[in-house]
Amino acid sequence: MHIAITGNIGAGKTTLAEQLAAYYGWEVLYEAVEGNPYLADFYSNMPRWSFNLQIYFLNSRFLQVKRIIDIQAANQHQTFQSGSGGFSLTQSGSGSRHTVVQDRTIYEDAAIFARNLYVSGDMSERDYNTYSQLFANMMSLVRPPDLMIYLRASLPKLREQIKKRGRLFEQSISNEYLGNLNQLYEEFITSYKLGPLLILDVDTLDYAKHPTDFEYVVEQINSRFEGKPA
Ligand SMILES: Nc1ncnc2c1ncn2[C@@H]1O[C@H](COP(=O)(O)OP(=O)(O)OP(=O)(O)O)[C@@H](O)[C@H]1O
Repeated sequence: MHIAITGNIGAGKTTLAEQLAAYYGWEVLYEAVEGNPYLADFYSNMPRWSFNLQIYFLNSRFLQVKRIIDIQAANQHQTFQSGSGGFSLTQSGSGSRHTVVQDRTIYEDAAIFARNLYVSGDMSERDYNTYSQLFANMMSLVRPPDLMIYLRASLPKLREQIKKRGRLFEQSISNEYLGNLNQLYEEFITSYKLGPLLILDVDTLDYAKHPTDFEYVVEQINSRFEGKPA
């Protein structure tokens, strides 16, 4: 199974992915931040580094796509062998099939980040076309997640979390950049029809601090899988 978490910079994807992984016993597929050779340069000069960074992220996300394909193939093989089929979402350890939770999806790289850079003039048309063609080729192998979880956050909330996290290179992110991304996220979610979607308002939910908020998230996730063959 493949669960994906989508949302703007600082929305809290990594935290939620880790909490869910600990609760359900899932594997987390992280975004490549540590050791990313372009990210800091990108934030100080977007036109110069936009293409390099997008290719870097696209490639790292494609590695995740391949990992997900391998896991799904292994799960299918197991289903075939056991003859029972299906999967049930239970607490850590009792589900025998492998589930991954992905911290941001390949869709967002193209539909939100690369698109925003092109529209705002920080990526040239020829670079954007090359990027889009590469993305389209990769898409033939991409399967949508079994559940997409969107973390919706207001600009002040995102700013607060970016500040709290304290990554130096992210402190220069402008409100305009964050706001444009938020608008594209809303468009992306409004038109998302590839599978089940769960929207969480992280302005009001604090699953890291309040166990009852985390319980609410778990209930919401479990309810999306009710009726699935066990
Ligand atoms: N395709 C992309 N183009 C530009 N920047 C990207 C892209 N993908 C990720 N990033 C940036 O890389 C960094 C990723 O950091 P991280 O994995 O902590 O995620 P985040 O978006 O801040 O999420 P969260 O706080 O919700 O966990 C952020 O600065 C993020 O915006």
